Amino acid sequence: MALPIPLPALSALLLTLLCIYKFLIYPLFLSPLSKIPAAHPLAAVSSLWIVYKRYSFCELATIHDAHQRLGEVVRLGPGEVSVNCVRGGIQTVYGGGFEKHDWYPNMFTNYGHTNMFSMITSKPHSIRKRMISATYSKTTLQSSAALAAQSHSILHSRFLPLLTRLASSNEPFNIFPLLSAITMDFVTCYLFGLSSGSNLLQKEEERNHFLHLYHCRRSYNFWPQEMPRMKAWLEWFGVKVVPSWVGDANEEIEKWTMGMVEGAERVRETGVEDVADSPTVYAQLAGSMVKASSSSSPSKVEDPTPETERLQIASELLDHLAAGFDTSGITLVYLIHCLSLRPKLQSALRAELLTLSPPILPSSSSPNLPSPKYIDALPLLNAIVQETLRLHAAIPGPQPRVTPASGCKLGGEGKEFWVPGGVRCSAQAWSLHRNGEVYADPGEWRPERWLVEEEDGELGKKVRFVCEGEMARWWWAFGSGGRMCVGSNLAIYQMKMIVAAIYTCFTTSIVDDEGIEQCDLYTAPPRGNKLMVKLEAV
Ligand code: HEM
Repeated sequence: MALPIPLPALSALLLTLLCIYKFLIYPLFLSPLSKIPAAHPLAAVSSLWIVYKRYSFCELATIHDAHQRLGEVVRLGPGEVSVNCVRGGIQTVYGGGFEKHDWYPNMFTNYGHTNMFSMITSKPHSIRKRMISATYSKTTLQSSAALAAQSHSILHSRFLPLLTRLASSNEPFNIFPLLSAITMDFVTCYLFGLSSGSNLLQKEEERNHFLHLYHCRRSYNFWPQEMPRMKAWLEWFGVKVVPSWVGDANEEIEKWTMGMVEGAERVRETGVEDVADSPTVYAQLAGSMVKASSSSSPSKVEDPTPETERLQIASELLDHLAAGFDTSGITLVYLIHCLSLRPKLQSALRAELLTLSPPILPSSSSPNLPSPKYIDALPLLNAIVQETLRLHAAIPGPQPRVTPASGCKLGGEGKEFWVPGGVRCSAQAWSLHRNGEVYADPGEWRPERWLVEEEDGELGKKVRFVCEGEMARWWWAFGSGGRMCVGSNLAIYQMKMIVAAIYTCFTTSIVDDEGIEQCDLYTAPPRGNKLMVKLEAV
């Protein structure tokens, strides 16, 4: 008996119905995510609209607007959500150890090897983290003789003489590259030792060349991060969406870092003569890797060749230097911008900095630096750094994770949504830090919100830095949970040292701040890549 509909037509009809079910009916009406408010009418059925927002550099603003309109949990795509709350939000996703999304290894792989930042699964990540996290603890940093000697040399031999020259020239200059240079010098000297680390403060040509290499790649991150398969597919057809000079820039940065790795290895082999040359993080990581590969422990994940091990170490440390200099440089440029708009606050900060013993002054009149513990305890300095990291988080963008196979509930009490496994979910500091119910006038830079005034016996009043309650819980500049920033203490250490050095000795004023607004990017520098200031010695 012949079928009433020919077989090919029947197959086409069934396929069409299946597609309608899979791509329209299920995501629109039946998926558990269909109950979550959609940030855009297309969000339930296609990711194209959010991908387009990413491509057009307006992802953060779009997600922020969606949370303001629709609440704490919003749907960004058929399999993607964003959260903007603490309980049922960052506590669940980041405190719950959800694994990272492919977004990380797609982009942050160096020398062909992943590192702590770009490892997806928790086992290799926690093995690597155990190897080095102690070198970044506050106690280690504050008591490190190597870091103290490196800080002294960077501030007294490089930074303060340079600032003194710039102040006496009375000429305006772009302070952003200098801040990137000093943070790079701090981080690489701690990683590789003073003699093997960078000296971008004094080597102007190398500084400009490196910063050009680093920044010129920025607008091409979209393709490997968000559309890696499309990129490969287009390349197969001969369409290059990422120009080859981006690859050349990556290679040159890798080569530059490898030079420092090799320098640190030479020092480790021949022995350290000057404590400032100790390659603290390199030595710790290299030692731990050798120990791990020669151990027979059941937690051992692989048996790398010496060459693979060398590249793994270099990949890890290249990630630290990039994560460390860029973010701290961005934070400092906004801190200086905000302080330059408030000369009275600069005076109050200077008064506080002059209580340090000895104060950080140029010239040999002050051979030692004050104890990092005392710098760390200064309340106004603390409040200024904390508030800058709130309003101008250097990483304000979404940090994508994947929900576990068992699924989870997202959203605050009484507003929870069931989310199945395998869904991309993220939070962004940009939105968490702009919650008006937690931070009054969230768009204002107000360090005072972190200070309380207290009676101080006969001495009158004193201020105390306070970071607690809801303001502390929503503050997310370094992320949270097991994948939180491992370098946060080093970041705070170097930023406070640098701010203390500048504002003990100089005042800053703005000459040109056009383009100071932050880029709409995961890591967000000023759009104009500059802040023109004038320095005056005090
Ligand atoms: C103001 C300065 C800094 C800020 C705002 C910052 C912020 C962050 C944030 C938000 C994360 C989590 C990102 C994510 O999961 O998507 C992170 C991770 C990380 N940061 Fe930082 N960071 C800073 C400085 C540093 C420094 C100085 C270093 C090291 C020298 C560093 C090394 C790392 C590493 C290795 C990770 C990955 C940690 C992991 O996955 O376990 N960061 N940072």
